[in-house]
Amino acid sequence: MTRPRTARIALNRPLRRLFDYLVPEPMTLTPGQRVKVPFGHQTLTGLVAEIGVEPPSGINLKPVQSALEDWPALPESTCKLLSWASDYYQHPLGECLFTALPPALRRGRSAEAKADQHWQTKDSGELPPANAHRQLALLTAIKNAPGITSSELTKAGFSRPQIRALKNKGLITECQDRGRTDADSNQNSTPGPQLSEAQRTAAESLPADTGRFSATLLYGITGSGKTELYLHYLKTHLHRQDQALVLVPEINLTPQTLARFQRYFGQRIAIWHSALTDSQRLDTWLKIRNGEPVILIGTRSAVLLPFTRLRTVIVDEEHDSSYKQGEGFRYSGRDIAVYRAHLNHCPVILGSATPSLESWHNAQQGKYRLIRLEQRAGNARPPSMELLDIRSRPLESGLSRPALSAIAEALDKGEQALVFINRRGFAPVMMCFDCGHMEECPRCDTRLTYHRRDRAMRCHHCDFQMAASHACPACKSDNFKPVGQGTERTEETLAGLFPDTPVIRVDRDSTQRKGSIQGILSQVNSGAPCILVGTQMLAKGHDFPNVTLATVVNADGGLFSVDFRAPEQMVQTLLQVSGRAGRGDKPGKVLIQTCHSDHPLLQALCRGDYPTLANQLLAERRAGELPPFRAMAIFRVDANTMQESLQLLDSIRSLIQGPGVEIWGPIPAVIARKADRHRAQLVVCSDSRKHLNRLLTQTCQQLDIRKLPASVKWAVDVDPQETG
Ligand SMILES: Nc1ncnc2c1ncn2[C@@H]1O[C@H](COP(=O)(O)OP(=O)(O)OP(=O)(O)O)[C@@H](O)[C@H]1O
Ligand SMILES: [Zn+2]
Repeated sequence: MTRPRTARIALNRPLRRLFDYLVPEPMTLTPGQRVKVPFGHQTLTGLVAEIGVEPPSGINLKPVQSALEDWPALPESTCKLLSWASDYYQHPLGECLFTALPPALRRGRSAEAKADQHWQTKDSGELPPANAHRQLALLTAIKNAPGITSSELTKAGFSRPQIRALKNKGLITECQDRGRTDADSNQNSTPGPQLSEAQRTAAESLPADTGRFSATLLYGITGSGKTELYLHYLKTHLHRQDQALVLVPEINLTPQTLARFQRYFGQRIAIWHSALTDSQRLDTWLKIRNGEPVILIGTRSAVLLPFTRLRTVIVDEEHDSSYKQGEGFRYSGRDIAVYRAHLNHCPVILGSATPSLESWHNAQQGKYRLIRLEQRAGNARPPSMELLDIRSRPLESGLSRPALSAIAEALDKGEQALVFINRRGFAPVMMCFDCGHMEECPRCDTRLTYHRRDRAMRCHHCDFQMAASHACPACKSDNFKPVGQGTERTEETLAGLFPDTPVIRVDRDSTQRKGSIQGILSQVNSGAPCILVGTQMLAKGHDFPNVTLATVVNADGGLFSVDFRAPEQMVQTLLQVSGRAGRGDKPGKVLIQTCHSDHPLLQALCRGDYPTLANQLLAERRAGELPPFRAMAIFRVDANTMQESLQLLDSIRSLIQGPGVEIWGPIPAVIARKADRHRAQLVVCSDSRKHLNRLLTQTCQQLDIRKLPASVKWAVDVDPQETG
């Protein structure tokens, strides 16, 4: 008797298991293929994980209903990558695999119908009969507009079967875009500037062999021309048929960078980020899956896409915390990029002016090759940096006299000034100066932020908001006032002090509307004097040649935080902010306001010497036995009561306890109540990543078979970025 043909299917469900089905004759399946399967009373889209497995005996397997394509949506290397990631991050394989599909394909849509194909005519094939008017009209339409898309044609009244008929007759063929074919897709590129001597030396040290794995950390100070180097690298080493991936933290914030890539590579550039429409995503996904020679510029999740000819991976601003997904499948895009390059036998280049301590450590250990680029490109020089101690100085909305006169001076010279403040809104607290009452979020253990523009009190941790009141809600006194600084308040103060200069606020609130960031950036790029006031958003990769002054309103946030990564993040942010000053021909200046001007970290920061800082911070991590010297994971639980959360963590603790691990907690999270959920955590550390991984796998399996109340939610976060 022949063995029944079976397949093990992954479903997009938070379940740490796969499901076995019969494969009916004459269906044949390969791993990575999309199928429809019955599941309970539903029909679900699944992905074939394995075939020919021995099904458990005594169980009546249901048959696979149908295959959605006859080719695997996920090629082998992508499946391998995701099953590695599933194991490493302890996230269910099904959900991991499905993140590599565009939303339309996750829902079981057809991979072909929705793809926007471009068409051109061929001078061959059998002409439609003279009475096939529609087909003839279609043929003319395509002849007149080579590169026209299927959706444009259907909008014009033609049908997809008509298009298919012409294709089958060999009268039309698919092309890349607007009549462009592979051959000329690279032609409309313009050369960039000549590489500087320092850039050339760096370029020569980059891996020349794109057919072999290597990991390089490109430490290049701000404005050193790393982007130019990536462009040069791809131009020199990427073959015409190759695919490349360039990961960036946020695409919308740096349209200039994207424009530079497009100027160099024209049609070869494709983009990937969360704001694309479903059909744009499907379109790009198909290009990648079909092995078209794209250079994909994308955010975090781009690293999971089904590349088939990947030959170079670049991770720009590799230190950026947005590479780590904070919920669900909590992966690090940067770390997966390195593993992906390893699987695909190609180089990965991690670039930053402020590398993560993990990458810096790997470079120190010789795991990554280190390339240093320590001169600014063009005529630019590194900015001068100065600490301004603001203890017992009079402040105007947080800004000291010397800072204000430096701003005035820059504007007088026709230059631009930037003011960094890491809080949006008007003020972080509303307080009654009679009774001391402070307005708190009813759902979180936090204070409400006052947003003056729309007279609202908002919680920055949940979606709670209410109208701001003029009087204290507790004692009715009208001595109820905003305390502390946010971007809105600083904007308002500066607008009052410099009435003739535009003050431009850049934060999540001011850039919410689509396209508003583009408007802001083009105003700054016009070069006319202005003051930019903003949050982290201002620190990210912008190239504003006329900004000569950067002022940091308060640098002290990261000095005394409970999160062990806070000092690293503070140093990175401050150096990145500083890096926006003096990128053009004029010298730049940075003023950092602090109450701790004698703090060694801030003093080292002022010397602008990141390698020394990184080494110091690493020494502290080593002494504290913290990552990257040990592997770390955090179990996070939230429930309706703190007691439930702590109870579950206690039992996780007893599951995982044993030799080779150190456990801290359980303890309530820094914000113990968020959106009415009570949150606590348990930190697990080990010298051996393998050992930790094994323990986590066992623990997760045990937790899965427990009957937990539905209101108690747990998750494990491997290599956590936030530990508060
Ligand atoms: N060889 C060169 N000659 C002249 N100008 C250059 C050269 N290389 C780069 N530049 C210019 O220098 C500026 C900074 O370059 P780029 O944005 O690539 O720096 P970066 O290292 O990526 O900066 P950051 O890390 O601060 O974002 C840009 O305006 C770029 O056009
Ligand atoms: Zn809240």
